[in-house]
Amino acid sequence: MIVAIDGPSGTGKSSTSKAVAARLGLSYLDTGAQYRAMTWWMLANGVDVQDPAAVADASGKPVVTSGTDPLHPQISVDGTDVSGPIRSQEVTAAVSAVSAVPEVRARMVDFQRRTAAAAPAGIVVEGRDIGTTVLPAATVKIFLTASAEVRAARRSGELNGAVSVAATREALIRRDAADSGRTTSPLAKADDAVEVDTSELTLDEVVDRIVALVEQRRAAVR
Ligand SMILES: Nc1ncnc2c1ncn2[C@@H]1O[C@H](COP(=O)(O)OP(=O)(O)OP(=O)(O)O)[C@@H](O)[C@H]1O
Ligand SMILES: Nc1ccn([C@@H]2O[C@H](COP(=O)(O)O)[C@@H](O)[C@H]2O)c(=O)n1
Repeated sequence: MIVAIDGPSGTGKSSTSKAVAARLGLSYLDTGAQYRAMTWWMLANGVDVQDPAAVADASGKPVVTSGTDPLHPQISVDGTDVSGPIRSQEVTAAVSAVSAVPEVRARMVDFQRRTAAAAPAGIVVEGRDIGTTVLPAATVKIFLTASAEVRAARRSGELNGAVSVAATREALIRRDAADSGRTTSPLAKADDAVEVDTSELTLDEVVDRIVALVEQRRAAVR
């Protein structure tokens, strides 16, 4: 059972994927955290993230490791837990440049496929290109969306309004444009993905909907 959950920034992929995996007894992989971890390492080691050749050259150096327990997601680089630092504004602003580099993607995609293949009961994998490129044979594919206004309000709320809704909205739109516009496996909905607009749904409603889709698919293949 492989569940691919893709979508633009802030649509609820992480919250939803963790909850779906926990409800169904599946493993969980946050591929965005992996690109963030690679970006964190580049910034910490003085690599110019706007120079694709420099990023490509350095991309084999850090060892990025992800946990797959949805109740205790973990991400580390060279053995150091980076789950806090990868959420910084600096990393968020730089991650799209790093994730657009084909050598970075090749390493990550290989790791993501091996992780999915090793999951004992199945896995929920979230990202931007899981249904289209990483795991095109996924059992269930979901593409989450939500209006930019709703996404910005949710993100700004997380930061207790420290960054305005308008600035958050602009940053989300900029990141989505970069992720959709890159040449190698851009953010895109797979033709056979089910689109779920989360703008007017609670998290529980989104999770219920996806769990029901997975259970329907399970029943159909039995
Ligand atoms: N259906 C929902 N209703 C209300 N709030 C939600 C819903 N889904 C997620 N949220 C909230 O929206 C915010 C963004 O959610 P989350 O981090 O899961 O999104 P994401 O798509 O993984 O974001 P990113 O791509 O930036 O990593 C969080 O504060 C989360 O609690
Ligand atoms: N499959 C993926 C997942 C993520 N990215 C890039 O990582 C950035 C951070 O993702 P979050 O989900 O943690 O916000 C994202 O903006 C993409 O640049 C990717 O390319 N492919």
